[in-house]
Amino acid sequence: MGEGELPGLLVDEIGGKHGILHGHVAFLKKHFYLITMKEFLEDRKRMSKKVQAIYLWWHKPVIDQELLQSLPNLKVIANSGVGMDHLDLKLVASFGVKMANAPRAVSSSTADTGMALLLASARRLVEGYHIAVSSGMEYSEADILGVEVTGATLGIIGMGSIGYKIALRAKAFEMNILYHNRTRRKEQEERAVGATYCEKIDGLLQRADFVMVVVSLTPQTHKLIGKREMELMKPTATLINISRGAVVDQEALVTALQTGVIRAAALDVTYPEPLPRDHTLLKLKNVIITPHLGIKTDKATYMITEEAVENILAALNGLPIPSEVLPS
Ligand SMILES: O=CC(=O)O
Repeated sequence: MGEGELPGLLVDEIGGKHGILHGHVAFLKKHFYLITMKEFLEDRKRMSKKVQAIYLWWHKPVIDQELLQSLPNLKVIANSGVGMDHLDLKLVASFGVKMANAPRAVSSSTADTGMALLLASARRLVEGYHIAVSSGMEYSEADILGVEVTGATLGIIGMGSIGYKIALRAKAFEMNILYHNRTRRKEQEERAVGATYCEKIDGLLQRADFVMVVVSLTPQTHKLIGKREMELMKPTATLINISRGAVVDQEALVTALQTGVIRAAALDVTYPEPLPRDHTLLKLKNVIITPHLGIKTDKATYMITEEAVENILAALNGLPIPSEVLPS
């Protein structure tokens, strides 16, 4: 089936830095007539009527008023991840367009990224790699002493599906687990991972050896971890951020890392992404930075596309959308 019979799905591009993956194209084409942004712009008049859905891959294409106005048949926008902070939900909803994200597909891979950062920072893997490749294994032992993970306390801020999977992993590493969440988990869920609820973030910050930030970015969580919060943390503690850069006050973080307020940070997210080459965070020895690896495994990215297709088809058929996101 081709252009005439299948609903039009607008994507930014195929391949390239931010385009949908080549390996997903055949699957998408089973259900949709794929239209790239380039094709759309080249033949805007004809294409704008065809587009019934948009698949956002890494926040692209940018959804603004002008684009929404030009798509009279648009019914749904599916996002290739869980965070929706790049989308003006109210604006999209005002056009009668539904929205969906992909929470099921991303939780395991993102939890793995969090644990990988925790372990890498605790055991100084990146510094160790540089020692191994640069000085022929000559180093003083003091240069590579890490901190023990077993028996340490992990404080998880945000206990949704990703936070919970981090707790499962941390339990296997024999960590003590504290968590803070807007709503408390059920008692049997807490017991299953051995997690203790902290009603206030402050108590968690004061007690944790590792603090992992897993909340969505909203006006309420913007710079949730600032100077005050870092000063509450132990000087031996490590901050790990796998949510969004802006949940942590980056300027305060630089100072905290430079002055020994906290031991280290491991960041999969920053603002902006990527950081400018001369940014201080890139020069500090006690920081690990990865380029928003979060969900990026072959399996998770494919599952995201499957989840997106499921959501889009439900919306186009007037059925309940499994991972619908409503404007708050
Ligand atoms: O950043 C990743 C996501 O939003 O799922």
